[in-house]
Amino acid sequence: MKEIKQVAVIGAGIMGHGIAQIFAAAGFSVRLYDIHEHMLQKAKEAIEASLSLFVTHGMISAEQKEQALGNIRLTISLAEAVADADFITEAIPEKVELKWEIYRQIEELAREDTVVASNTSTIPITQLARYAKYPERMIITHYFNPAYLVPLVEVVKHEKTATSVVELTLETMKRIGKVPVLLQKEIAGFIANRLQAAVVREAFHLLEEGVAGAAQIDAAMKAGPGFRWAFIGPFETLDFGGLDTWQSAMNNVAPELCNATQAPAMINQLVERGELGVKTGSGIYAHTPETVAAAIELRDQRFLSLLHSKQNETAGH
Ligand SMILES: NC(=O)C1=CN([C@@H]2O[C@H](COP(=O)(O)OP(=O)(O)OC[C@H]3O[C@@H](n4cnc5c(N)ncnc54)[C@H](O)[C@@H]3O)[C@@H](O)[C@H]2O)C=CC1
Ligand SMILES: O=C(O)[C@@H](O)C(=O)[C@H](O)[C@@H](O)CO
Repeated sequence: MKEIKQVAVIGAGIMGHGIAQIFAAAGFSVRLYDIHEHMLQKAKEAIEASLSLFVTHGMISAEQKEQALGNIRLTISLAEAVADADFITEAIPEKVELKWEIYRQIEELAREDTVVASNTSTIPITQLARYAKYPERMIITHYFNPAYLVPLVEVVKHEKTATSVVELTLETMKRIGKVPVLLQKEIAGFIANRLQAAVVREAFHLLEEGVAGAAQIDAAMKAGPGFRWAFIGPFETLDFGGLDTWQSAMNNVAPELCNATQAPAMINQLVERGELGVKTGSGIYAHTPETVAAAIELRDQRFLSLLHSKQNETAGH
């Protein structure tokens, strides 16, 4: 199996900076590319802050933090990013046309045996690879936000993905300390985002119906299902709860569930107003740079504690 030494991450935003951090902390040589210089600087600051938190929590040493930072080279040159790359992770916006265009540019600049992995949230790999000159090297590695902490990476192949690429990708995900789950069949939204989208759709329905406010709905999730789901999944939950009870519950509530087939109106209104969440300072909740920084640090501290509890957990157990 080919050894991966040099990786490129395309897109230094919410996800790309975290993916770059993971590879760098695992000892890979990383080229982090973005079309905007200011995003690269923002990414550098976020990576430094996150690695400092890892040092504070004893996850890594101060020397390992410096080694990780030294493994990352920021660039606004796609050629420099991908020319010698063994493995490329694309993390640009969720617009398929943008992704097709960057894959076309990569085909002109990278080796044809370089793995190209997309961090897409929902787009089927067959659609992503539609115009690919080398479809056999294309795969999805779907990380979860924040990528540098959440263990899961969904791996999605298409019928032309080379078996060697699948095997290399799974091995690489384990080398960077992630928990890869390989889908046996591609489907829009894969596993986790289909589950999340069902929950998100119902959460907005409850909000729009005036059943509870956003903070209360978040609290109910965090103190209830979310508390459990960190350690037992939906099927384990049913076995613990009793399938007879769950049969009644599902028959009682299923007819009432929201069956909307598009993004909730509130999301559309917020996006139209440019209120995208922490990216822009306001979204469902109001944020300031100070509250965002504090909230991310608190979130990551709690995730690190959770990660300690989940150490050595593997997919399916
Ligand atoms: N935000 C999230 O919670 C998650 C997002 N994803 C997926 O990851 C991908 C990236 O999402 P985010 O990081 O949230 O987006 P983002 O908007 O935070 O970052 C995207 C970055 O890509 C850069 N960019 C745009 N066009 C580019 C191009 N042609 N070449 C290079 N860089 C370019 C932008 O300057 C920006 O820095 C999307 O496919 C998204 O669906 C996956 C898991 C979680
Ligand atoms: O929750 C996550 O981190 C991922 O499932 C995602 O892809 C994001 O939620 C977002 O892109 C919506 O799909």
